[in-house]
Amino acid sequence: MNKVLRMFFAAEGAGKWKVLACLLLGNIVQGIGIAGLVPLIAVVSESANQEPSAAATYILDGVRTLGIEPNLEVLLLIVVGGIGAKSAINLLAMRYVGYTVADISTYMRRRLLTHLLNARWAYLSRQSLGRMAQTVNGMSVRAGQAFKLSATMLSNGLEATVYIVVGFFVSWQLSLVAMAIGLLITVSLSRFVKQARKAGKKDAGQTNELSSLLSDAFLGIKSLKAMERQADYVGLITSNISRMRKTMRQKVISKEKLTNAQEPLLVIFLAGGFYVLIEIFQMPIAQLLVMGVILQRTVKTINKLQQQYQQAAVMEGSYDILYDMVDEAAAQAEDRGGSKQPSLDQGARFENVSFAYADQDGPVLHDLTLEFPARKLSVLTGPSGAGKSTVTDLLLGFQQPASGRILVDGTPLNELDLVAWRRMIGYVPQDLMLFTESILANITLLNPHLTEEMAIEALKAAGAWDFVAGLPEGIHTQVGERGARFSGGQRQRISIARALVHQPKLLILDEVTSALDAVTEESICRMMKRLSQDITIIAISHRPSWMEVADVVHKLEKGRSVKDNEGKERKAIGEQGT
Ligand SMILES: Nc1ncnc2c1ncn2[C@@H]1O[C@H](COP(=O)(O)OP(=O)(O)OP(=O)(O)O)[C@@H](O)[C@H]1O
Repeated sequence: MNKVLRMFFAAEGAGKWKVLACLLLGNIVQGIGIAGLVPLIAVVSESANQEPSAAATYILDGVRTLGIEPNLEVLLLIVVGGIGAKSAINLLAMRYVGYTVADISTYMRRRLLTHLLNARWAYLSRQSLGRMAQTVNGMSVRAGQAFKLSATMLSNGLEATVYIVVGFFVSWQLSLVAMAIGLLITVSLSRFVKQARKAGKKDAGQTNELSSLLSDAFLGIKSLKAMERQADYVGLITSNISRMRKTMRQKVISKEKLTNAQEPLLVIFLAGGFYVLIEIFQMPIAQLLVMGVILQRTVKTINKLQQQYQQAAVMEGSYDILYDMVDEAAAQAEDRGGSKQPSLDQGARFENVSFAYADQDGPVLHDLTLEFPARKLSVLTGPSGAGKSTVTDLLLGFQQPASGRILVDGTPLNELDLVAWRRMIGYVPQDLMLFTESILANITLLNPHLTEEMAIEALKAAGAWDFVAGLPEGIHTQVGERGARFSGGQRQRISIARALVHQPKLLILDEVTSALDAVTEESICRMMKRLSQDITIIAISHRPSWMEVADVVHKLEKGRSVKDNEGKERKAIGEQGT
């Protein structure tokens, strides 16, 4: 069975059963309406001086037992009433479909997002932003649409079955011809469904690829515009766009081929069918008149079904991408560590730690031994690419050492409850990022336990309160697209406030003052020094202001710990006498 059709039964909740019940009821009512055509044949046959069929006589007698005289008006009323009621019930079914579509899209979005956010950092950091956004949003919507399509297909499938059953009841020859015609058209045109499936798969893949390229471009739009190199970038993605155009054409053409080939084939096969019914089965013309209606509706419904099947085949590509990503992200679920509750009273220690990234030739860290004493300010310094951010990633539990151990208060990091450990951490990354929200929301992330007063305290501690208080809307000011309303330094200070608001025990700052002037940097350094009486701070920097306030300086070069230039690798415990 087509994956999209399976979607109907895979949907969570009671919605699908309500839809199915309505569809069944609607089609039974329609069946009664269509069955009304059968005695109609008898009435027509009588006027043509022909014997009514056994089935017609049976139904006519049945109607008479209800005390109703089955004249032309009554029979027409049954036909119109049955078909009309089916439409009303169908509308109700489609209402439930609408609810379920919204539920499925929401559910898929949440499910994928949860799996992605809970995946290992090593996996997540390799994913394309555009691809993830497109899949969480666009593909999840398509999953909902797929449900709608599957419900419509089911409805048409039931309708075709009703026609065939009613037709069979009247004349098995008619049903046979209808089924044969439906089958012949379906088989003759099945290659267009295959073409559409192929194009749909390509289209979904290319859309995701383009989303990924576009999100990169929009992130770097300023530098492209500054150098007037947008045209170069358009050239870079032109081949992708051209390939998409080709795929779109294939999609449209295969759809049109199917739709337009169905009509002539229908006429040809119907003519053949009538020929068989008249010449071989000797069906009287009067009977054929009404039978023709059933025959034509049956085959038309089968045609519609095939068109929808083709649409479903196109959708399969998006469906595959969505489910592959859900499965992949679920398989990459992060190990949440051990059960020991973390503390940070003595400090963290790297003991002969070596580490290599999966796609790198050699190790990035070599036999590294480092101490980060509690309630001290440690600075990690060294040239670009030396491995400083990798050290903090290991401490965050984002990566695991190839050899050696990381100890927190003497307990190996992998035995600690990682969730509890990270809740103790405030982290400000190098490539910081504000959300397109208010300053307050950027700091509290709308966590109900974090109040506005706590956010103001954090802003004060981060040296940002003066400029925030001076804004007309203060802490409620919108930061603009990814913080575009503020300078790099202001963004850095808001990010520091975000890291401080939940009162962390360990604060990790990765080059956080790189965009600040010397005066502001010094004031932040002094503030961090003060904070380090209560919080363990690890700052990555090579700026003198940080060296001034540091209790410990660890210098890294090519993944190894070295003495800094003046040979003053400070040992906090020794120097501070603690
Ligand atoms: N996700 C990754 N996958 C593969 N290699 C990586 C990854 N992240 C970093 N590296 C490599 O690891 C080495 C150390 O990188 P790291 O970011 O830790 O250095 P750094 O000292 O923080 O540099 P910088 O000061 O420039 O930020 C570099 O050679 C880098 O190419």
